[in-house]
Amino acid sequence: MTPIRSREGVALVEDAARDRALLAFDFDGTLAPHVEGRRAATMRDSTRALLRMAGILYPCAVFSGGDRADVLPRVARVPLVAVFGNHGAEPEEGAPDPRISRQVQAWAAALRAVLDGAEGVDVEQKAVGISVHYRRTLGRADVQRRLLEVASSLPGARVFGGEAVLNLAPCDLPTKGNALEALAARLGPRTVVFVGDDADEDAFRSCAVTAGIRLGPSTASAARFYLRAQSDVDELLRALVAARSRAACLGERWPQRCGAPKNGGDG
Ligand SMILES: O=P(O)(O)OC[C@H]1O[C@H](O[C@H]2O[C@H](CO)[C@@H](O)[C@H](O)[C@H]2O)[C@H](O)[C@@H](O)[C@@H]1O
Repeated sequence: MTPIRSREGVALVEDAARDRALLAFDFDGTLAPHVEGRRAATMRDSTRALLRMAGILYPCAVFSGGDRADVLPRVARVPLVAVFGNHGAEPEEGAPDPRISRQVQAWAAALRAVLDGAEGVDVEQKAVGISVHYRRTLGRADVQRRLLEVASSLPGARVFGGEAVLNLAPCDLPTKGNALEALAARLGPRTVVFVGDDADEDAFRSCAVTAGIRLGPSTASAARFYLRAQSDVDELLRALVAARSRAACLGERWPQRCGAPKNGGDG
């Protein structure tokens, strides 16, 4: 994996700025720093301002693991071409299939039963999936083992982890990678940049993605680049915005507005 602050990383940003590029972002842990109480997750003001500028200059989309209804107010007033919830599994419009809702209900009951009141564990039941957060529990390893054992036996569940979280999604519904492919097929970008974290390998592996940028390096990741820390997402956004502004200046759309006029005229 290559740091985004490298010659190749700079070249990726410059290429994306000159191309028909789609920028796609994971939300929790990527655009917004992780916080203990999941309801408090929010972007820094600087990230929001930069994402707004990026959304004006490029088609941008957000792929959240949470409910779409939960993430929408968190990205309010950011011009986005699409917002996906539940790791790509939630439909962009309309209510989820009631059979899925019943299945999720049954999974939640099975998981709560095995947890048996374990302190600090939060079972987040979502529109089309579940996230069990165990960041605040003392016996993390034991909770993780018990959860994984039950979750893997649940019918129809795709089980995947993140940092101190176990996620369940219906296995026949789209993943972030599938949702990204469908969006790319709709918009026809030539370059797709996906910025995500350790729970986003299916998106990094997607055939739609030209370059994945992961939060933190990992030898097991399909992402080509990495950011050192969540706070570096601002620097990446700033570079994308600056490169696009330069590319627009140098291109055909606004040539007369760029730089000092060579002949001393008023351009
Ligand atoms: O795909 P993402 O947008 O990264 O969503 C992954 C999960 O994010 C949320 O949980 C995580 O973020 C919380 C806020 O920082 C944090 O408290 C929790 O420990 C993290 O696991 C969200 O609540 C889940 O529904 C998402 O699946």
